[in-house]
Formats: sequence, C-alpha cells, structure tokens
Amino acid sequence: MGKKRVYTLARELHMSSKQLITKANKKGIHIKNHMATLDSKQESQVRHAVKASRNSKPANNHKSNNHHGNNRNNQHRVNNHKSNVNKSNQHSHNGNNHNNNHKSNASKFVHRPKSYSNQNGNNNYHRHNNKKRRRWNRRHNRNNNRYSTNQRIRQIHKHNHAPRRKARPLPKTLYYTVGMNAQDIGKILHRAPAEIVKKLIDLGIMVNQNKSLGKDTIELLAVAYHIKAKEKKQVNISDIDKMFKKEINNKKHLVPRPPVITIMGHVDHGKTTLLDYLRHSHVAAHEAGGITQDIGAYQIKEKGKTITFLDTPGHAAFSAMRARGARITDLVVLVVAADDGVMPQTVEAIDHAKAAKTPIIVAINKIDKPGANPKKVTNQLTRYGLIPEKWGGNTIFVNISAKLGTNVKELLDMIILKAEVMELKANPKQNAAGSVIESKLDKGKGPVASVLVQEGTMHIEDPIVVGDTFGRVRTMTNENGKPLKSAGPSTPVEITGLSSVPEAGDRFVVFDHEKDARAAGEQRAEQAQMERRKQDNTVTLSNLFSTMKKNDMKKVNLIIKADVQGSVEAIDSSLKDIKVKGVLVSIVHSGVGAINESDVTLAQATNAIVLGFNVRPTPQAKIQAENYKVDIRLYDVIYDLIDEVKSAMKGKLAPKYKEVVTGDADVRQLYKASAVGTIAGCMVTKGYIGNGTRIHLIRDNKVVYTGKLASLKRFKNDAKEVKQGFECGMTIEDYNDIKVGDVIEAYTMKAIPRK
Ligand SMILES: Nc1nc2c(ncn2[C@@H]2O[C@H](COP(=O)(O)OP(=O)(O)OP(=O)(O)O)[C@@H](O)[C@H]2O)c(=O)[nH]1
Repeated sequence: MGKKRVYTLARELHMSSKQLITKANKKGIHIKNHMATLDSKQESQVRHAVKASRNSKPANNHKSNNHHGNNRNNQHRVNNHKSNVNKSNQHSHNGNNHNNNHKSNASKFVHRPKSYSNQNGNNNYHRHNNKKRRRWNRRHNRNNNRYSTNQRIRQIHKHNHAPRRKARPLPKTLYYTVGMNAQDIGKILHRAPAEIVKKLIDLGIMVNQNKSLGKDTIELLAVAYHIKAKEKKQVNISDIDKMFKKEINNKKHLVPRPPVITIMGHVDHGKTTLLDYLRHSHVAAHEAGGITQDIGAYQIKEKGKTITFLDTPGHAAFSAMRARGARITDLVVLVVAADDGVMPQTVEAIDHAKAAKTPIIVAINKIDKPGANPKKVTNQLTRYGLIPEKWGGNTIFVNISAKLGTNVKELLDMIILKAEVMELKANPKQNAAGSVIESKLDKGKGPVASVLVQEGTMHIEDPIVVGDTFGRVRTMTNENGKPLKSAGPSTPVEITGLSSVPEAGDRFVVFDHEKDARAAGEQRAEQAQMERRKQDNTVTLSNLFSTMKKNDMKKVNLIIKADVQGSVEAIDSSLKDIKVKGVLVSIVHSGVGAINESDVTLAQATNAIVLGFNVRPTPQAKIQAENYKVDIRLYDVIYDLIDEVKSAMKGKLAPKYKEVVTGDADVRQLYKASAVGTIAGCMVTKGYIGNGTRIHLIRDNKVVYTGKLASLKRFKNDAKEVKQGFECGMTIEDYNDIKVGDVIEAYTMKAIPRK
C-alpha cells in the first residue's frame, strides 16, 4: 500500500514519465525509470516538486524550454496536451513554433488556448492571443463552442422542424405518356422524383427513378395522389412495326437499293459453294464439317451493281424471320443439284418461299457432274409450280456449276434483271430500320447482332430499338470485319451496344433520342412477356371455327406430314375436296417424315395447323410447338383426320372430354409393403373400380391427389374389376400418403360430341 508506479503518478499529474523523472531528479529524488515504484514519501516529494515548477512564472518555463528558440518537440503525448498547449502558446510568442504535433493533439481535445490577460496585462499580447484564438477556432471549426449544448440542440430541433417550403399544388390531371419515369412525372406533379418512387413502392411497385412506367402504374399513381390521369395522344413509340411500316412507306427521296437474295436448297446441293464462288473466297473449306454454320450475309459487285446475299443455315431460320414479320429477302435462289434432283428440303424451301410470297430463281447446280440431268430436275420442279419461261412459265432457270463457275455470271445477270423489274427502292436519308439476321452473346463484346439495314442509313452512336431490346450502336462492322461509320439500305452489318440479345427476324428502328429508345425497348420487353403469357392468337383445330368467324378468315392453312408419299397425296387431295362455303383449304406444306422444327416454324409463320399421319413430332419440334402454341394433331386413320378437319371448319368442333365416375371405394385399413409402398385395404361402396383406372383421392371432400391405380387385388390375386360391396387392395401410382377414411373415386374420360 502507498506505493505507486512512476508512470501512474505521471499520468495523474498530466505529464510524461520522462518529464516527471527529470523534475524529481532535479529535486534530488533519484528515479530509475518509469516502472520504478515510489513510496508515499517519495510520491509527496515529487508532487511538491511538480507543483512548485508549475507555480513558477511562465517566463521560467519559457526559458527552460525555449531558450534555443527552436523547439522541435514533436513528441507530445496525449497526456500532456495541456502543457503542450501552454507551451505552444508560449513558443508562438517567440515567433518560432515548430510544434507540428500541436494540431493533431489539439484536434483530439476540446481545450482551447485560454486568454492570457491574467498572465500579462499587455494589450498587444492580449490582442495577439485573441487573434490566435480566432485562428484556432477557424482552423478547428470550433465556432459552435460559442453556443451551449442546449442552444445547439435547440438549433437542430428548430432546423428539423422548420416550416418546410409549401409544396406546389398538384395539377388536377396528370397528362402522361406511357414510358415516362419517376423523374418525368415528378416534374409534372411538382414533386421530387424520390417522393414518386416512394409512393410507388408504397403501392407495391418496386421501381427506380429511371425506370419507364407503364400505363397501369401511372394511373395507379394518379389515384394515389387523388388526381385524374389522361394519356397524351401521340404516336406510341413502342410500336416498332408501325414505325417500321411508316419508314418503309416513306416514299420521299427514294433511290434504287441492292436486292437481298437468300440462297436455299437441300443439304449439300451447293449453296455455300455458290456463295463462295461469288465472293471468290473459301468459306466452304473453313466451315466445320463442311456445313453452313451461321447466317452469313455478304455483298458482291457485278457490273457496278451491288447484290446482298444471305446464306441461311436452314429454312427454319427463313421462316422464323417471317414468323416475326420480317420480310427481308427480295429473291430466293433455289439451288438444286442436277445429279440429285428435288429432295425433301427442296420442297420445304419452295413452300417457305411461296408462303413468304418471295419470287424464286432456280439454279440447277453441279451440271459438270457425270450423272447430272438438268432436264429431269426441271421436270420435277414443274410439279411444284416452277415452270421455266421457255416452257411457258415465268420462273427463271439457270443451269450452273458453282464449283467451276459455269454460268454463274448469267445467274447474276438474271438476279439483277429481276431486281430491276421489281423496282427495289429505299430512302437512305431517313432513320435506319431493318431486321436481325443473326445474333449471339459474345464474351468480350456482349450482345452482337448481324442486321440488315433495309431502310435509311444507320450511323455509329444511333439510339436503336431491336425487337424487345434497345441500345446505342457502339460498333459497326461489315462482313469482312471492317469498321463502318454508316450503313445504307440493303447493307448487312454486325453491331454491338445492345442491352440484350435480340432474335433472328426481330426488327429494329433507329430513334432520334436515346431516352425514347430506352422507353420503347423496355415497354416492348413488357409487352412481349405479356404476349407470351397470352398466346391466344394461334389457330387450333378446336378454335378454328370461332377464329375463322372472328377474323373473317377465308383460308385454313394446313401442314401435312405422313409416313409415306402415298398417304401424303391421299390426305392432300381429300382435304382439298372439303367444301365449306366461303372457306378454302390451303396446304402450306406437305411431306414425308417426322414433324420437325421447320414445320413448326412454318406453321407459326403461316398460322397453320400441323396434321401428322402415322408420324410423331421430334422432341425439339414438340417443345417448339408447345412454346409457340402451334396445334399438332396426330392420326392413324385417314378418315379421322379428314373428318376432324371438316367438322372443325364447319364449327362442329372436336369432341370435348368429360370425367365420368365409375365407382367409389372407402379406405378402411393400410398395409405398408416395402416393395410396393402403401396398400389401401378398401371397400367398394359405389359402382365398380377397374384395374389401372384414373382416380381422385378424396379426403374431407377435397381432392388431394389425382392419378392412376397401380394395382388392384382381391385377396392375393390381381383383379380386373371390383364391384360394389366387395373388399379389395389397391396401390396408387407414385403416391403413398393414403389415410384411413380417404375415398378413392375411379373415373374414365368420355368424349362428348360438341353441338
Ligand atoms: N462437282 C461439283 N460439286 C459441287 C458443285 N457445287 C458444290 N459441289 C460440292 O458439293 C458439296 C456440298 O457443297 P456445299 O456448298 O457445302 O453445299 P451446301 O448446300 O452449302 O450444304 P450445307 O451447307 O450443308 O447445306 C461440296 O463437296 C462441294 O464441293 C458443283 O457445281 N459441282
């Protein structure tokens, strides 16, 4: 007891241990280091010494510390800040203060230099110190000290509750356009965008200030503000198709444009070789497996005229474009190998081109081959309505060898001639509009789209809406990867800068302002989502009659696929024989083989129903048909097929199916068997239960499960049927959670003919 460490005492006295030791040593009290202990006598001696030194005149201190006029004491500790402050003031008096630590120490403490008037009556000194104090205050932002804490609290309170500037009154009606965002609406309502956002969030609509708002949202907002809402009458910027038509129909400044050609035909008939020859490059040699991989688009020059070629990987892509309303091809060059003749995909190509009302030029290829028989091929093609001019028809036929280049020039001449007859024109001076040929997500570049400019001229930095997405044209390159600044009508280019990947066949339109492009893009994305949900526009056999009536349909489009050509022909002619007043049956495409994706896209493009006889859709076609709600009907009796189509056209729709209950059984006991799961011991209380029947499991008058019986047994034997009043054991397929007291209701599906 009574012993104290040096550093503890130093702290109590607000000084460093070193200072304390120096002072003590001066008074003859020997202290070794700051860890030394002092007894009570030593402690009181040290305290005395320190007190005495503090009571001595400042001049003394001054002297002791600052005789050299060069105090570089950077070591001030937190504990001795008081003496530091004093010291610094004293030093500054000396006009030579280098105490850099002062600032940091002072900022940690609230002590301010005190007035020295009590120490020195000198006016100058006083004024100097006041100046110093003001500087201190300024530097340390301590002017608040002029106020007491209470004063400051009152000030804050006053500030918070200061009467706000009165908000400007709301307009009586909110005149809006769809696609406005919270900022736009805030301006109209004289409210901060943040307030609008908050209001929307309160309404359960999560948005930010920049998000374009739909009609419903804006009207809801108006209701929340107790004001009316009225949509401003103006062109709906989201309606790309309308804009596209407007641009297309813009007849001002029309100038001739290059024709856009699609090369179509059966696999290996020489599409790529022809294109390759035209470009004098070697695309075919580089292609993986020799099969065309991408939709390429290329331009070539012949006799000073430009021709744009699209090389499609298949007819499905062509129809997919058409399905989205894109009419990008002016002419189809149908390549048919002279040694192979008309093949299924040749027919498919003809049907796709016809459905798109695109003229066809036939190129009979590989005439250099030994087995080539162009005449035979021409003959075959006449069956599909392609009759050469010299035989009295109006289709241009050219016999070529893509490999050797034989007659390729003639083919080009014919293309140019046909294009001239078609008077293809466009206005390069308007905003660009066109279609997507191909698109992908590139790791480095982001969404990339190959587009065909059909109208106007596209420029770098153009704000653009493509399908359901939007962006700014960041980069633009031609088919050889050369950067372009602008691209006129019929020019294929690859662009980047879109916010997401569009689809082949999507249309694009350039806008004047990015804001409008964004609003239109966002709105179209919303619309697309809604449409995907609805999908009620497609014709099915069951809605055929009502759709025909509703849309005043004069034609029923059908696609027929069958196992053998004989069946195709039989179905084809029988269907054409159906006579329903004012309605025509149109077979868009018929062929042998499974229902494939190409059939589904063609059906989608032409709003056709697919009829399959003894064939099934491929898994991909099935998925696609489900996605696009294309109606695929499968038959194994020709008569049924014809009859159903006839009935549907006459409004005698396909029968509806109805559940017919055959019997009920009460679950009385349960047995668990590891092999089969839960066996329900039942009593048939009504009707009969058939083996493998469809059932509803009913608990408390609610259907808890719908499925099928997995087994039905009487004692240990399988039963075909168990009648009312008999006991039986049942298991349900994929279901074990049966409970005593449940009712198993057996039913069948019965066709109910429609009236
Ligand atoms: N002898 C001869 N061979 C040709 C001619 N045109 C194409 N070929 C050959 O036929 C094969 C198929 O040609 P491609 O150009 O790849 O056929 P494609 O129609 O583009 O085929 P896909 O891309 O698979 O649809 C290649 O081996 C070509 O060399 C021709 O005029 N004469």
